[in-house]
Amino acid sequence: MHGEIDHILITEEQIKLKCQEIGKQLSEEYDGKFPLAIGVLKGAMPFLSDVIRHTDIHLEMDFMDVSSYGDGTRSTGEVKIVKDLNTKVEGRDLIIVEDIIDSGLTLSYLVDLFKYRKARSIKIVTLLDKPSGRSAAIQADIIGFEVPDEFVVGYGLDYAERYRNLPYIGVLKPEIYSE
Ligand SMILES: O=P(O)(O)OC[C@H]1O[C@H](OP(=O)(O)OP(=O)(O)O)[C@H](O)[C@@H]1O
Ligand code: HPA
Repeated sequence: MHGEIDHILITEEQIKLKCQEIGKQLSEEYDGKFPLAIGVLKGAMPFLSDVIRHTDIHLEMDFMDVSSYGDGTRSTGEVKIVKDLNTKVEGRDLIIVEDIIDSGLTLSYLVDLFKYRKARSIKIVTLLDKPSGRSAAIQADIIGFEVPDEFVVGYGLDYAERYRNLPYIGVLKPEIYSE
């Protein structure tokens, strides 16, 4: 699998340090509160699990599974809820945890949904931001790293469901994307 990577953009060590930093920041911002951290499956799973272990606050966790990329490298434009939350968000302070904001369609859909469901506050935390891909006006409150206009994989991010288990963020060799 590692042989299919063209180059690494963000190393395992850089991710580890960033998770510590973000966990500390969330602990300060939510001190004395009981936020609901929402992991957006499947991609955000490793990031959420690493960040929360660097927090020192009480928080609740839930997951929403949404999908819009299928097996390709471009958003279909249609955000499908594969699994909804089990928790009511009305009156809650939400921390939406994402692996990447690219077109912004997934997050703008979720933010609208959670506003409609009367969340008290909504904070967006994303490991990666790809501003060049944006078609919906959405911005994260906390961003780990900005990435260039390339389809990235690893640490939760997939291409056709593969590579989520890489410990770093990288770009595949061009021949893999076209296979
Ligand atoms: O800003 P956008 O263009 O909407 O892209 C971001 C979303 O795309 C990916 O999810 P995907 O739909 O591929 O599902 P997955 O997390 O299960 O891979 C990623 O995990 C984000 O949720
Ligand atoms: O660059 C990306 N890689 C993997 N999944 C994604 N979903 C949106 N953008 C990306």
